[in-house]
Amino acid sequence: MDAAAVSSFDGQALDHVLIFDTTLRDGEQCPGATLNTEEKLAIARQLARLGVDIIEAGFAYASPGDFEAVQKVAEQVGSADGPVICSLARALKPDIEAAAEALKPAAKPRIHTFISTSDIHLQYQLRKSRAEVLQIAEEMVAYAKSFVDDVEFSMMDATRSDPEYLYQVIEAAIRAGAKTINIPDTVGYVMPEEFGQLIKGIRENVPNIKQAVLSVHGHDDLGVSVANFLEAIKQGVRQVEVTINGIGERAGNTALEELVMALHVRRSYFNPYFGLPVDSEKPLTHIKTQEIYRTSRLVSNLTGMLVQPNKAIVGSNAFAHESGIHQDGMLKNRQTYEIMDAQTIGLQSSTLVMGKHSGRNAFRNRLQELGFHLSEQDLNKAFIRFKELADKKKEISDLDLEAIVNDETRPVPELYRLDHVQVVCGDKQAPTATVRLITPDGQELMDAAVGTGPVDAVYKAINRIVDIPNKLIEFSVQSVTAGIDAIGEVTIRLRHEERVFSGHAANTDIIVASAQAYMNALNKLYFALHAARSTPEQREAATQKI
Ligand SMILES: CC(=O)SCCNC(=O)CCNC(=O)[C@H](O)C(C)(C)COP(=O)(O)OP(=O)(O)OC[C@H]1O[C@@H](n2cnc3c(N)ncnc32)[C@H](O)[C@@H]1OP(=O)(O)O
Ligand SMILES: CC(C)C(=O)C(=O)O
Repeated sequence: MDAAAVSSFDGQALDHVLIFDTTLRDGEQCPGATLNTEEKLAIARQLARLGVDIIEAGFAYASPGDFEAVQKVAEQVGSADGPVICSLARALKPDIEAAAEALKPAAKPRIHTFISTSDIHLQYQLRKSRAEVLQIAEEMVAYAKSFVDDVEFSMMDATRSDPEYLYQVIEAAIRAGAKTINIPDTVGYVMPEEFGQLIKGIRENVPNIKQAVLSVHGHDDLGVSVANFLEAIKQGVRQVEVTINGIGERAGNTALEELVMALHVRRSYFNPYFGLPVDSEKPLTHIKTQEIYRTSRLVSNLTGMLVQPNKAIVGSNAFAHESGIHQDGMLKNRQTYEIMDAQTIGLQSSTLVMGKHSGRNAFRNRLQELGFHLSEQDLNKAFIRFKELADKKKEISDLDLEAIVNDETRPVPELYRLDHVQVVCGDKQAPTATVRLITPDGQELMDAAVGTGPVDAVYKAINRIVDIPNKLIEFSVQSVTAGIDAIGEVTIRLRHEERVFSGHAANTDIIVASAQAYMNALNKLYFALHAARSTPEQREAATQKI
């Protein structure tokens, strides 16, 4: 940067916040999240689509794998119109050399070098005096600058460091050429107001601070890192170091999606801190928010770090509503219970989850979406069944709703009765079942079959008697009571052509319950076919068939 540019540059006057993504470096420091080069490349490409300004691709000196990953990201994602590609490096020559080498293919390379400044780190970790660290910082920034123009300098454990000492180190780093000064809350210790005051102090006490972009880096040990960053932004910070889904060392790093969406949703609150009119629509970051959800899924899938359902923005419940009062409000006007549109982060829509807290309006709405238009009377009957089932089952699926409506609006007589079921099985025995069914006119029909397991054998034996093609699409057993003598509740669903029929039964013997549930569903299927036939002869023929 030439002298004129230096004197006019004011890193804190930017009208937007630079997003520095460190998912591939600090995010990967999260236990169990190791990524290989191909995976890192896939994430880096998606980060570029997301619109991050800087990708910290790794710590080149740390291992040959990390070196290769930084190099490949630099080569394949670091084009002139793409993001800045960065490598971390301790304030040591070999680290800086490795970073410089790995970053060579990048159009816009950045070396991010760091050293601790807190007394506890100096005394126990580095075993160096303040004066020594001050000198190392200046020398190593200058050394990094001999390789690349874009050098970032961080003071590890800054928030537990003496501010007066920080001012000196920052000034030295800027003097040596650092373009970005990063203030890490390495151990997630600082509180929002304190962090804001620290930033304010730096701006007021470091003579050449305007020659650099002020940046923050945070960890979520006390769950306040997003709040810390927002406070820092209000005090002039214009780069934030974040990770997707907030993954990272210990309790994780500040989550990109939370920080970006806070700035997006509360733009009018933050605009004045950027010198913008309150009602300005100008985005405060370069992030394409519609790519947020896709990026979150990719990172979760590749790192194996699951996103908790209640996680802000990208958790599976973030746009899901279960309680009746909220669902009713949502149906009347989405904004009654939503501060952002699901589509803003790339989801298709928010969801109304049917469960025990749902009310009639949401129930009716969902049934209508499924194509059922019930009378008030049928709706009320179905709603009572729905609430009973919801007390037992956490979430009611569309198939459950379909089954409830079919049961309540089309009551089914027990056309075929299971009279007897017997199973022989064991570790050296092919599971064999014998069943006897009684038809409505009192006939006894008996058959036997071998299956892959006892339930399969029972179903095959029943199918040999009740010859209606169907496909079992769901089978679930739940124990209703506790202990060895628990009642087992079996719920099944079977499909015949386009229609789904459910069966349900409870018994202390789960094989008997399974057989009864199957008969329950088959009776509904038979009845549906039977009712469709218009003449008594056809009805008779259908009965004969079974
Ligand atoms: C807060 C952060 O997230 S910092 C980044 C943390 N990330 C990582 O550590 C991941 C990658 N790290 C590694 O693979 C290894 O730790 C390596 C390759 C960097 C170093 O490995 P080793 O040489 O075996 O050293 P080791 O990790 O045991 O100890 C760290 C050394 O670096 C020194 N050190 C730590 N930070 C710095 C720094 N910023 N600048 C200079 N030296 C430093 C420590 O004092 C210690 O030195 P010592 O061996 O003289 O006591
Ligand atoms: C290297 C720095 C930025 C860091 O990761 C931290 O202090 O947490």
